[in-house]
Amino acid sequence: MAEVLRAEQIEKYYGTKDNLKKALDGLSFQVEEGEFTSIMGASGSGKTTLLNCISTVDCVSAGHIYLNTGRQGPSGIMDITEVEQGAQAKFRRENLGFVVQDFNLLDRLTIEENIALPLVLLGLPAEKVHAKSVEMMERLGIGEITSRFPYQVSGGQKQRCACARALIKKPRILLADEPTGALDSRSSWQLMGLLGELNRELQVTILMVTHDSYCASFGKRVLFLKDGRIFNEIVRGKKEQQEFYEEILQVQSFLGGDVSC
Ligand SMILES: Nc1ncnc2c1ncn2[C@@H]1O[C@H](COP(=O)(O)OP(=O)(O)OP(=O)(O)O)[C@@H](O)[C@H]1O
Repeated sequence: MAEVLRAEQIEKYYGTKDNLKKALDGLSFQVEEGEFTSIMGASGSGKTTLLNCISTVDCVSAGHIYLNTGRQGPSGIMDITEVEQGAQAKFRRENLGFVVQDFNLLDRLTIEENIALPLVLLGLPAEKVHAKSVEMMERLGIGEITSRFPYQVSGGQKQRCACARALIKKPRILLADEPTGALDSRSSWQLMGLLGELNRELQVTILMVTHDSYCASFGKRVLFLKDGRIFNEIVRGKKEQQEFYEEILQVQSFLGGDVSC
């Protein structure tokens, strides 16, 4: 398997000299193509900071994060920490997909228009945009609600729309930050089932921050953060989901903090 993402000794400090907070403390890990990795840890352990550094929303204080863009030539492996400020939006558009807790859909656009937006921004012709959007909406089970507006659909459908929008341009990695945070339990399990399916069937590489152990058990690996470091890492391997879930709970009991079950 090819490596998609590699973080090497990343550090992140906030604040000033007299009041310095180390949010990431020499963190290193890699994500292989087709992996579904969850990041867990108590509040303040550095999960959001890590995702922000990967997505160029924030910058590291030290260390490097490499992304294998899948392209040939000099832009094949990019050091995310060195993408110039003016080039960050383009970098994100071309390489990353995002799913966040509050969906981030545009209220004035229909479900189909929201999903099509990344392709429109990439300048694809209208017929191609439509065909790809329809295919993606069918795949994600929202083919019936294409012409509705976000306020006319359920939370679960909104999050499916956000997933479709994130995946339509085939990002190298899907970054999900608490994707089930605003959903009820049933919609959460449905969304996680969908992400698991997309990972298995379309080999979508997923890096997801979650507080929820059961959500994490849908993935293949969990990294546990504590005080900005990797405290533990467990892999599902051939285990049943229930067994993996119990293993996650067990690690959490060592971690303490406010990680929910
Ligand atoms: N902009 C900032 N300025 C100062 N300190 C910050 C800033 N952002 C985060 N921190 C601190 O860095 C540490 C890591 O925060 P981070 O938000 O990454 O944790 P988290 O694991 O995502 O927490 P949560 O689960 O509550 O979202 C915390 O101690 C936090 O207070």
